[in-house]
Amino acid sequence: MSPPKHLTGDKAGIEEFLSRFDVFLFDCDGVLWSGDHLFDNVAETLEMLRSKGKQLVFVTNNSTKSRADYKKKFDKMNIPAKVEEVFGSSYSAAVYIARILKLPGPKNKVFVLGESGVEQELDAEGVSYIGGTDSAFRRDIEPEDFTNLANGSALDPDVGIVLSGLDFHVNYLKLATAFQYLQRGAVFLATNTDSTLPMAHSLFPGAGSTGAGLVKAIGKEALSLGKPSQAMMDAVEGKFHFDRSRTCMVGDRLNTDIQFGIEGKLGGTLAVLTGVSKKEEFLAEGAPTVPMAYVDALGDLLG
Ligand SMILES: O=C(O)[C@H](O)[C@H](O)COP(=O)(O)O
Repeated sequence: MSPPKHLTGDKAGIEEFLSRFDVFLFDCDGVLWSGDHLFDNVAETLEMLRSKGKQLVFVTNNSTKSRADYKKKFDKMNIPAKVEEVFGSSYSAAVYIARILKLPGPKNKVFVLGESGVEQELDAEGVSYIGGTDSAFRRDIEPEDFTNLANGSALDPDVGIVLSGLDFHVNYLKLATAFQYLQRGAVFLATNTDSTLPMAHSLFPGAGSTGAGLVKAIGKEALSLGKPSQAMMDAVEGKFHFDRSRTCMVGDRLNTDIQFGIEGKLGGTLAVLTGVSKKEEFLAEGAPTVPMAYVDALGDLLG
């Protein structure tokens, strides 16, 4: 395998690289921004790509926001983007539940570990749910909770799915409730399983970490509907109908974004060094996941 091409400062190399693709799938956290801090020249770079006739799709594993929430964030960041260009893991999970899994009612309700983004996308797909941001779960577990969870009286008999996403309010009561549903045979899904969340130019526990206690307790992994899952790639392709050989995945995390593009047999992958992964990880001898090319920051594509 040829070593990844370092495109920063290589104007001719950038032009040649961009000419290979008609569609760019963009990761968000760690590539466009860190939290509310927009990286340099991101808006100008996206505008340059649009001016070259490239189609942009924003493929994010951050399930705390819905597509509509992301559109508001793009607007706040003065980044021209349409809500139709956003494809998040909360939307991916909701589409999977509603259109692929399609459990027969009424046992197709979802118990959510996650934030508003998941709830909004489940609502949009007409999927009923409990848990999530419901403040009734934001309390300590009490002795009677153990009794009522164990005998099932505190459980909703229509719950057939547990969906685990990045949850900023995870607690023992929510974990115990989700665990009891799983013990009773609920399907175990995750919006994504990222170990860390890039924020404020640092790292914090990600969706995979806030859901790790449940995985440990139940003794099995959830089916993830976020990157690098190819269920997500198939759903994205199904919506945007692109030619995979003329499509490039741009991301900051090797084991989600770049792996997503490679396993999806896209025409190329571009790593960006402003997020989670470091170049040493993919330049090392025998590195398992190697991008086609990389830049220090997305704005470097302006040449
Ligand atoms: O823990 C998470 O959910 C992820 O770190 C985070 O939200 C990833 O978002 P992305 O980089 O896919 O935009």
